[in-house]
Amino acid sequence: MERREQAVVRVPSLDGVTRERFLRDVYPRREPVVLKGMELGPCTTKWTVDYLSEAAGSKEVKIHVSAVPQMDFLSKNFVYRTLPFDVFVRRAAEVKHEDYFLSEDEKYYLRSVGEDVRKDVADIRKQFPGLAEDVQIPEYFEKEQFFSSVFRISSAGLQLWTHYDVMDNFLIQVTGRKRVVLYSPRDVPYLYLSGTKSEVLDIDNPDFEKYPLFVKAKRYQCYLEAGDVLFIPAMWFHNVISEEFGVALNVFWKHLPAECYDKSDTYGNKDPTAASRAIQILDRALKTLEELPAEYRDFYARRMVLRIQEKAYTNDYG
Ligand SMILES: O=C(O)CCC(=O)C(=O)O
Ligand SMILES: [Fe+2]
Repeated sequence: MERREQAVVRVPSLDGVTRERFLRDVYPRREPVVLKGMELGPCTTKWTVDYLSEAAGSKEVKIHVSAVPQMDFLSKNFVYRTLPFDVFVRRAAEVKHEDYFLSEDEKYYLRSVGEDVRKDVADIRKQFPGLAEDVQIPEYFEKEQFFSSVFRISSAGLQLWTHYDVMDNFLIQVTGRKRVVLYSPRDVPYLYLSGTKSEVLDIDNPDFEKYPLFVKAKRYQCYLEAGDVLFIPAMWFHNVISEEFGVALNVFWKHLPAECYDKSDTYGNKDPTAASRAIQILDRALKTLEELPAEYRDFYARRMVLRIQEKAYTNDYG
């Protein structure tokens, strides 16, 4: 398969950005930025494997376990298992395991959740109070905007599929290095979505026969080092490879007024309620078009697309 060139854009890095500067110059642009030199508290030096195991103890956590580095939500090549936190951290930090579920070099991924997954959002202050004390979350948004704080702990090599979340996000890389590739919400026509996830799993060597439009997606890329914070605006797609065992913490906050979001969303990935309602109405419209023969359905469908483009597309999000 011939390799086609894809545009790569480096995500800009800014050093020592204050709250004022972030809110004035970065936040309104709605583009990803790596924030360096942020004050994150003692976590960046304290969070060794031994310390984490000791501090969080044997609290049970539900994890993804994958025999291969690239997790695939389509073929479901990973399983969910439960382990005590300290055992999980030790396993995630080692390459070969004596005890394992699938294979001796299986990979692990933790995305922490609330006490009751269906009702509570993840909040490390509640689930990991001992560790939460070590982190100073950059408070670059109002307290009322806070949605959740989520632990992301990953084995070396593990790749998380491309997806979007509906909240604004600070991905705080506490330890370990990772590569993050991002795509703009505007490139959604080229990403072959299934829900909030892209079906193009192998973004470095994509199957262009199957996904011909993927070549048009503009690839934004950065490497996060320990201590870096990546601002991921709502709806920006991201794909993450942990190059080393690493501990990250991400903070989701509401960009829109609170009433715009789905109250039952605990993961930060349910579309705003107005968007879900609009999609439902569109599905009804499509059902209605089925009353017409193909030639007519095609004509009116094209007119509807034009109308959507004319009425709802924006040239500038400003
Ligand atoms: O860094 C990771 O493990 C994934 C980050 C992510 O998906 C997020 O912060 O929303
Ligand atoms: Fe995410």
